[in-house]
Amino acid sequence: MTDIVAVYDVLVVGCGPGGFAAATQSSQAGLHTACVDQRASLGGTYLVDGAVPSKTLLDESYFYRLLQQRELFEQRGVRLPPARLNMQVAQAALKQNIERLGKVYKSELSKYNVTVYNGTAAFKTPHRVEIVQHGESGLIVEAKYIIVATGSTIIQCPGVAIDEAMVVSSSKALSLDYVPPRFSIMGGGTIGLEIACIFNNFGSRVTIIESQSEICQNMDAELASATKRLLQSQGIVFLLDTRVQCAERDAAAQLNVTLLDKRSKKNFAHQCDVLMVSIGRRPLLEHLNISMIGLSEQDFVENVDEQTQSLSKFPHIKPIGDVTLGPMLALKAEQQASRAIQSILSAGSVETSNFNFPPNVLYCQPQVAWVGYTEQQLVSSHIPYQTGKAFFSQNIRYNTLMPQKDTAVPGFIKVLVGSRDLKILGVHIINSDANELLPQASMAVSLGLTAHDVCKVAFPHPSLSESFKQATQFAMATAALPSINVRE
Ligand SMILES: Cc1cc2nc3c(=O)[nH]c(=O)nc-3n(C[C@H](O)[C@H](O)[C@H](O)COP(=O)(O)OP(=O)(O)OC[C@H]3O[C@@H](n4cnc5c(N)ncnc54)[C@H](O)[C@@H]3O)c2cc1C
Repeated sequence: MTDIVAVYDVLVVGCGPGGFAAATQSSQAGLHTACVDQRASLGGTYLVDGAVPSKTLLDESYFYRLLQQRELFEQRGVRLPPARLNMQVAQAALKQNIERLGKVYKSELSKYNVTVYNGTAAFKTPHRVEIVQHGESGLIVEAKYIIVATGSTIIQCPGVAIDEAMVVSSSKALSLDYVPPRFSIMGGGTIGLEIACIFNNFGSRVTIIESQSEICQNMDAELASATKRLLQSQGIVFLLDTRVQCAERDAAAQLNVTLLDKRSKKNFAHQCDVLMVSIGRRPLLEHLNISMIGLSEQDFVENVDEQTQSLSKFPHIKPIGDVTLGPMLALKAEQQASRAIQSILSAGSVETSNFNFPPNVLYCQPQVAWVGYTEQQLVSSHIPYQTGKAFFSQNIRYNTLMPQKDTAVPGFIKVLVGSRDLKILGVHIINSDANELLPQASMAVSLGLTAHDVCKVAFPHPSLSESFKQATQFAMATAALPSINVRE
C-alpha cells in the first residue's frame, strides 16, 4: 500500500456547500482539516452545474423576455431597441462567474488553513482514504473523522439514454450555448420547471412531460395548479399523466420521443430537438468504495444519527448534504455540516435545528415559494386549520412596481393557521420577490409563532411583506367563524 502522506483530525470528501461549510468550520474550531474534491473547480453541484448557473440563466432569460415586451416600457415612457441574444456570450460570462466563485471558495479554504486535494477519494480502511488523480494510484490520507459530502447525481430513465447531445442532463442543459427551437423536459419538478423557464424565456418551444397528474408533487395543490397556469400563460406546454417510453434520433437529426398517455393507455409520438431528463437525483457514492469498509448505500439512507450526523456502524464517518435522506437543498447540506462539526467538538449529540420544513423557492417569474404544511398534508394528518389569503394586487408597494405582462395568475400569499392554537403552519406565495418574502414565514413556521405573534410585529410600509401580515389577519378572522375554511 502507498505510504500515508498526511494525518488530519477531519477529512472532508466533496467541496460543495456542505463540504465547504464543514471544512471551514472545522478548521476555524482548531481542527487540522483537509478537503478533497474530484472536480477541478470547487463549489460542487451547487456552484458548477446547479443553483448558481440555473439562477444566473433564469435572471438573464427573464430580462431578455422582459426586453421583448417593449410596449410595457413604452407605456412608462422608455423606448428600447429590439433585444438580441448571443447565447455563446451568455455562457462565457456564466463560466467566468463560476470560475471566479470557485476561486473564492479556494481562497477562503486557504485563509482557514484547510489543505485542498484535487482527486477522487475512495475508502481503504474506515480511517484511511486514497486520493486518486487522473486514474493514477494516489495518496493515502488518514483522518480521525471523515465527513462525506459527495452530493448527488441524476436518476437515469431506462430506454432514454442520456448522450448529452440530444438527450441531456440538467448539467448539460445549463451549459448549452445555443437555444434549441423545441426543448422538451421529462419531469415537472422544480429543476425541470426552472430550466423550462430559462429556455422558454430565451425563445424555445418548451414542453414538460410529467407522468403524474400534477407538477411539483411536494407543493400545495392550489399553488401547483396556479404555477402550472402561470407557466402555461407564458407559453410552456404541459403533457401530464404522460410517460416517456423511449427516444430515438432520426436521419433528420430530430428526436422522436414515444409517449404513453396514461389515461387512454395509448402511445403517441412527440418530436423535439433536445430532451432533458429531470426525474430526480440520487446520492452519489459510487467512487467512494464504501463496500471496501463493509458499508452499503442503504447505511447512508437508514443508519445516520440525526443528532450527530454519524453512521451507526462507524460513528467517525459523518454523511451530510445530498448524500443523506431528505430534501436535496444547499441549506440542508450547510446545516448538517454545522451539526457534524459541533458533534465532533462536543464529542456527542448537539441541539438539532428544525429541518422538517425547509423553505422552498421555484425561481420562475413571478417566483413561487413555500414553507411548512400544504393543505393536503394538513387534511391527511387530520390537523384542523384555517386559511387567510391576500392578493398582491391590493398591496400598495406592489402597485408602485413595474407591471408584468404575462401574469395570468394574480400573485397571492396564503397563510395556513392551526385552528386550535393559531400557530402558523404553512405559507404559500406567488410573487416576483417571493424568495425575499419567505424568510419571515419560515421563521414563523420553524419557531412555532402564532398568528397573534405575527400581528404584533410592525411591518414597513409600503412593503410587499405587509401582505403576509394581512393574510395572517384574514386567517385569524376566520377563527371567529369556525365553519368557514376549517377542515378537520
Ligand atoms: C439544476 C439545479 C438547481 C438547484 N437549485 C438549488 C437551489 O436553488 N437551492 C438549493 O438549495 N439547492 C439547489 N440545488 C441543489 C443543490 O445544488 C444541492 O442540494 C447541493 O449542491 C448539495 O450540496 P452537497 O455539498 O451535498 O453536494 P454537492 O454540491 O453535489 O458537492 C459534492 C461534491 O463532491 C464531489 N465528489 C463526489 N464524490 C467524490 C469523491 N469520491 N471524491 C472526491 N470528490 C467527490 C463532487 O464532484 C462535488 O463537487 C439545485 C441542484 C440542481 C441540479
